[in-house]
Order: sequence, then C-alpha cells, then structure tokens
Amino acid sequence: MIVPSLNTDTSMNSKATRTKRKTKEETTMAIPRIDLSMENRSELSEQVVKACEEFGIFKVVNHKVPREVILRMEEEGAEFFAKTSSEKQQASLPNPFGYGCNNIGNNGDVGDLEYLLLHTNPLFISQSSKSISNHPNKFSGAVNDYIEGAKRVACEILDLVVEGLGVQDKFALSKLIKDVQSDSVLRINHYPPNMNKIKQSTWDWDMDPCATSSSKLGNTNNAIGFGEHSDPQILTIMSSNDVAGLQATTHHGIWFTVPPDPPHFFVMVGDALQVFTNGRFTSVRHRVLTNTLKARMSMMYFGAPPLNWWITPLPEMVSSPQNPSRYKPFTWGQYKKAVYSLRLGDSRLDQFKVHHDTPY
Ligand SMILES: C=C1C[C@]23C[C@@]1(O)CC[C@H]2[C@@]12CC[C@H](O)[C@@](C)(C(=O)O1)[C@H]2[C@@H]3C(=O)O
Ligand SMILES: O=C(O)CCC(=O)C(=O)O
Ligand SMILES: [Fe+2]
Repeated sequence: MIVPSLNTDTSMNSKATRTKRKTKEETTMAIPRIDLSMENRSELSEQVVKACEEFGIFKVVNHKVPREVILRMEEEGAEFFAKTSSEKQQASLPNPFGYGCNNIGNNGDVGDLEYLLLHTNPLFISQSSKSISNHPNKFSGAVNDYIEGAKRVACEILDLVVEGLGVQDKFALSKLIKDVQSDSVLRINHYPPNMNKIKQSTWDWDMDPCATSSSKLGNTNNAIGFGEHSDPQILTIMSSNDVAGLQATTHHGIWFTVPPDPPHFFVMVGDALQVFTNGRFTSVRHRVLTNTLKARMSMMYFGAPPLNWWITPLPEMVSSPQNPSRYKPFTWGQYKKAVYSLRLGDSRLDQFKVHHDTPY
C-alpha cells in the first residue's frame, strides 16, 4: 500500500511554487527504507521485491559502503565542476562520454545541469582521468572505489530480488553487472543553484556557459534539471549531497519528491529489470527540478549487462502458459541503440512489447 505523507520538502514548497503547481503533484511519499543489516534474509528479500513492485524506488541504509568513499567521490566531483568552462570542455571523450553541459543525449533534450558521464571499465577510468583531473590517480582512485561500493550494493539488491522472486539461479542478475564486459556507467550530475532565486541582478547570462534560454529569460522557478525519464539499465544506485530536487512518479503518474539523505543510497528499477521480471516490476519514471539556493550533486551508478547479453524474462517469470513473455527478445546493445535514437522521455520499451492477440 502506498501511503502519502505530509510534504516537508521546503525547497519544493516556496510560496510561488505553492500557488503555481497543483497540490496533487506536491506529494511526498514515505518511500520504502530497506535496512541491509537485517538478519532475517527471507523477510529482507520480501521487502525488496515489494519495494520494487510498489514504488520502483527505495532507500537503502546500512549498506556498508564507507561514508569516506562517498565523500571522496563528491569532493572530486565538486573539484571538477568548480573548474572553468574551458577546462571542463577538455574532458571530452568519445560520445556519449565525458563532460556535458545542458545537452542530454543527442536528440535535443536539455536541462539545467552539467555532468560527467563515464564507463565503469577501470581502463576507461584511468585513461579518461588524465583529461578530467590534474591529479588523475587521485581522481580515478575515488571513482573506482565509489563504483566498487555502488556495484556491491547493486549486486546485493539483485541477489535479494532473485531470492524473493524464487529464481533458481541465485546470481542470475548480479552476474551480469559483475561481468568484466558489463556496460555499467557512472554519471555525476551537477545542478547549479537557481540563479533567478538568488536575484543576482548583475549576473551576466551571456557569459554563463551553462545558462539556458529559459534561465536567461528568468523562467527558472522549478526549472527542469533533468527531464522525466526512466533509466534504461537494470538498476540505478544513487547518492547525492544534501540538496533536494529528485522526484519520482507512482504507477498512477502522481509526482512525489524524494528528499535527499546523503549517507544512504537510493535504488531505482530500470527498464532491463522490468523485462527480466516480465513486467512484474516497472521502471520508475523520475526527474530533477532545480529550485534551490545550493547546487545539487548526484552520483549515479547504472548497472548494465554486457552489450551482447539477451534481455528476456527470467525463466521463472514465464513459467506458465498464462504468463507468456510480454517482450520480444533483444540484446542490451540493441536496446542501447534504440535508447540513443529516442528522446529522454520516450517510452522505449513499447517497441519491444509483444501484443498477444496478434502473432509476431
Ligand atoms: C536523451 C538521452 C540521454 C540518455 C540517452 C537518451 O537518448 C535517452 C536516455 C538517457 C539516459 C537516462 C539515464 C542515464 O543518465 C543515461 C546515461 C542512460 O543510459 O540513458 C542517459 C543517456 C545519456 O545522457 O547519454
Ligand atoms: O540527479 C539526479 O538526482 C537524477 C539524475 C538522473 O535521473 C540520471 O542521471 O539519470
Ligand atoms: Fe535517471
């Protein structure tokens, strides 16, 4: 049961916001909190499955990733984003990786953010660190430790999912992101403060490389930091600094805020996990609104299989004739190609759905 609770998120609750937006869209849900130190494993796996089914997003506490590992990653991110625009532009890596500002993907999506997108392959990290940081070893050390920690949490959650669903192969999903060929990526997002709120009348928008046309025009009350979308991968592991902005939708399409909680991780169900569970889980649609005086920084680990891995429902999810596969088989590489040919907010899984009343 999803229980709406009082919205205590002040950054989303300014007077202007209250009058501008419908209260229906202002709800804060008490999203599930999963305590990984819980000893009763079957209860834990039940809780994880329920959280994936009902919300597609939940908080994980007692995850054992040292606070210092998360802080070091955050510090490295902050150091990078504090550089000048031309220094940051030097971190250009093969598309879609490297530094990006305002543009998301290749199809015209924009947001009030800048970011670093990196493949999690250690060789890729060590190579790209040279163009990102003046202290490449320090940077790559922090990034690799963060990836290791986030990957461990992702594997633990996936093992609990598999257990809770009664899947025989205990590592059916975690083995995909542990694979050396895994296509997992790391994204560090930086959402500058909402300049309109700071009311810097002297701000020179034309000199600001990250100013969008909307911010130049002053349309920045609740500007879109990162537009509505679902993550294409299996599972997303996210941490952020203490600045709000993330929102997600219920399965009924009601937006709710996800208040930040820095020592903990948030987990989101991605499109590939929706297919592996034959639609028992639904990937969560989410977005980021920037409406604060402080910069938000988020660190996202997107756990993905190798490019040649087939994305099809786990055998136990299609074990009866009443429960046929709802998706045509495709590889992760094919899916990525489709993802990158579409806009951020598109429902990309639609083209892979089987319509059971018509033969395919
Ligand atoms: C507009 C786009 C950016 C994106 C690729 C896409 O064509 C559609 C999905 C986007 C997304 C969302 C989650 C992750 O941040 C991301 C890295 C991913 O795998 O899919 C981004 C892609 C991106 O920014 O390159
Ligand atoms: O920055 C955030 O909190 C979320 C960003 C996001 O959804 C993404 O990078 O895919
Ligand atoms: Fe996302």
